[in-house]
Amino acid sequence: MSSVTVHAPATIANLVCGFDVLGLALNDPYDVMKLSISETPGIRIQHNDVYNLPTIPEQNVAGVSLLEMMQELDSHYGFDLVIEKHIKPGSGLGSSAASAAGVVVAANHLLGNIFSKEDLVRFAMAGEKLASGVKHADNISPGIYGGITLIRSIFPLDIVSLTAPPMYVAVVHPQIEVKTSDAREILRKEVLLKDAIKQWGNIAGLVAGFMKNDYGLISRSLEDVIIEPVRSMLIPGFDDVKKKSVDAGALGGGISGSGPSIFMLCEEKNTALKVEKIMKDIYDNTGLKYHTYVTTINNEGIKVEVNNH
Ligand SMILES: Nc1ncnc2c1ncn2[C@@H]1O[C@H](COP(=O)(O)OP(=O)(O)OP(=O)(O)O)[C@@H](O)[C@H]1O
Ligand SMILES: N[C@@H](CCO)C(=O)O
Repeated sequence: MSSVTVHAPATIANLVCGFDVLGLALNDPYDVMKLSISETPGIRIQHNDVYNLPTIPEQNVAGVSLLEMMQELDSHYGFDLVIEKHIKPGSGLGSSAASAAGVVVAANHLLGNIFSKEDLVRFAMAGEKLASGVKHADNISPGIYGGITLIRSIFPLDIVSLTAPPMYVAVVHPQIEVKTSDAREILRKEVLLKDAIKQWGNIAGLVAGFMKNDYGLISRSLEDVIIEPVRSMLIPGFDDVKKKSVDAGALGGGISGSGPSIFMLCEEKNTALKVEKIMKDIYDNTGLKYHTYVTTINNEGIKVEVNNH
């Protein structure tokens, strides 16, 4: 039986102004998944973690993504999957996307890389639909392509890999659960033209800032006038973290995905460490449990290791 082990990274969707269209992959944390291919048909899932997630394939985002891929295979293979989750579900750090993207990358490897990266995103979006009610690719794509990606369109898929200057990312994950489906439900369905103009100026500015290695432009563009004012109300300490981090020299930041995690981009490691301290001080005062990370952008994406038996 052949098997591979993948490291599926956490991802930050939206990158403040780019709701559903921008995302980046992180070096830490990541899930570890072992996938084996066998001649016994069906998908068998085991979770070696504390999150009590469903193991029935149709109820697990990894199972659903793999089933989507299997519909396009002629042969009737079976798969055994063991998931060791380190990215807490409902964290805003792309926990569901790590499972959805990780499993299709692993399966593709075992099948001889017959599918393109774009195909893999298409399969993994079925997992995101299960988790959040809609197909979105802003967490999945950076996992599969690595680095920072722009989803110009979902139907049809048009994914653009962006380059960016080196940056450090400070993240705080307050231990409250915000389900993506709930965080989408509370959003207004219509946008004022004046807000839309500000928002698309910022998205264009952020993409240009990444591509031109222009930290000043990145910093000025990290502003969200549409989603953040609504969702930030679900996150205790949000305004304080953001203001004090920017005062300490962070380029800017905001809600990671649909929250509750908050991230800050920094040019220097020292600044990211200062921001982490600010995050800790603020959450120590709230009495909430939390976890922090200081990490960098993962340009490689999901890492595949072949297991030798
Ligand atoms: N393998 C899996 N990994 C993670 N979540 C799963 C998995 N299978 C099913 N789920 C369900 O998906 C939901 C978690 O997805 P959700 O999108 O809310 O969180 P997230 O991925 O951490 O957040 P975000 O997408 O904002 O970064 C939970 O309801 C969880 O039970
Ligand atoms: N773009 C999605 C990401 C969720 O992980 C949202 O913000 O709802």
